[in-house]
Amino acid sequence: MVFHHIPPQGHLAGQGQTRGRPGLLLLNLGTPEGTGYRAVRRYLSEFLSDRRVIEGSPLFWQPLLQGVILTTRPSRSGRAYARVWDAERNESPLRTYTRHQAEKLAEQFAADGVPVAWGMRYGRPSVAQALRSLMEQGCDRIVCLPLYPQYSATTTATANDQLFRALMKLRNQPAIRTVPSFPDDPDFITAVASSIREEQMNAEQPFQMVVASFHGLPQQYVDKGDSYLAECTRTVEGLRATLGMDETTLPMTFQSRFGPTKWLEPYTAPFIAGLPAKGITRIAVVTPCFMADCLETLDEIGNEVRDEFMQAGGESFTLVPCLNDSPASISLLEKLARRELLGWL
Ligand SMILES: C=CC1=C(C)c2cc3[nH]c(cc4nc(cc5[nH]c(cc1n2)c(C)c5CCC(=O)O)C(CCC(=O)O)=C4C)c(C)c3C=C
Ligand SMILES: [Fe+2]
Ligand SMILES: [Fe+2]
Repeated sequence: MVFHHIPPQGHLAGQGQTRGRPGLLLLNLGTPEGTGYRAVRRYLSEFLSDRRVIEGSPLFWQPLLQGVILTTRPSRSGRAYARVWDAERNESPLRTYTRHQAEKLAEQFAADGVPVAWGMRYGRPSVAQALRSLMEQGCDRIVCLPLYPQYSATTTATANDQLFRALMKLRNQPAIRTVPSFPDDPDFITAVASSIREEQMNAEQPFQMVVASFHGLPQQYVDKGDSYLAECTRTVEGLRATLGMDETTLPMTFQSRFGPTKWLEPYTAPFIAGLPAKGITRIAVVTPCFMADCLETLDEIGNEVRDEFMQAGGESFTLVPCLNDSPASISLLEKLARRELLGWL
């Protein structure tokens, strides 16, 4: 008779203690699979059915969403996605950058034997798929890193929720550590400040103003206690201190308003379109709430807001790229992950 003894994967035998194998899980928002009506509708339907994102009663919201909103919005959003789509890879920039971040982090962690996976809160690869791939590699300790510098229940919390939702289906759960948001982490602030300085060095004339545009949020969510606004403020104050700027030279604005309710103000688009009338015609825009360039930076700011500014009399408009998969970005993410891996490596 032959006994097959299969040691549990990732456990170091013969060391007097059992140590699990850690894995790193990057989570991002998600993006449609294509720019056509159906793909964008599927994505928006999942996104806008998330009760962390739309807090109102589904009895009222779902008929509105499934009716008028998902009839009209997917075509408009699809056209916007088409303007930034990577035809060769057939994917959106958000997916490309998130994958590259995971691949480069995997290189950094190869010597530690820590695999890296990436998952999307909405769409694919799903959080459950990403978790499964880590567990198949023997990971029973997971560090989960939501790729949002500033916390919001609509982003960070729902990403973590989705991981725990996947865990609900498992008999044997891995141990989990979630990485906290990092709005004024010195390496984050330095990296964003350096990216602004670099754009300034490449520009022909000095920027009269650098607008820090953050994704908006309904004012009501902040009133109910979402710490997003406080965290955005910490980011912008860190940038001002590092760059020697103030509220007039580095103002904070909010973009991507959705629906008729009051969102955080001032709104980016009218704020920037109003600048030439005040004599401010050479600006840069930085978007420090996004770790990767996406529809909201490349199209909303890089196309729509830029066009409005130039039509209003602007002379030069520079969109500062997000940290993406730059060396500073990867070393920041590595540091954040290693801090939570302490004791697990
Ligand atoms: C409707 C409510 C929304 C809230 C609240 C919200 C918060 C929020 N979103 C991001 C980051 C991203 N959002 C992106 C796209 C996007 N956001 C909303 C709506 C809300 N976001 C919609 C409907 C869309 C889809 C595009 C559209 O139809 O306009 C993206 C880009 C995704 C991509 O594929 O490129 C990101 C990133 C943050 C940080 C945030 C919290 C304040
Ligand atoms: Fe959004
Ligand atoms: Fe938008």
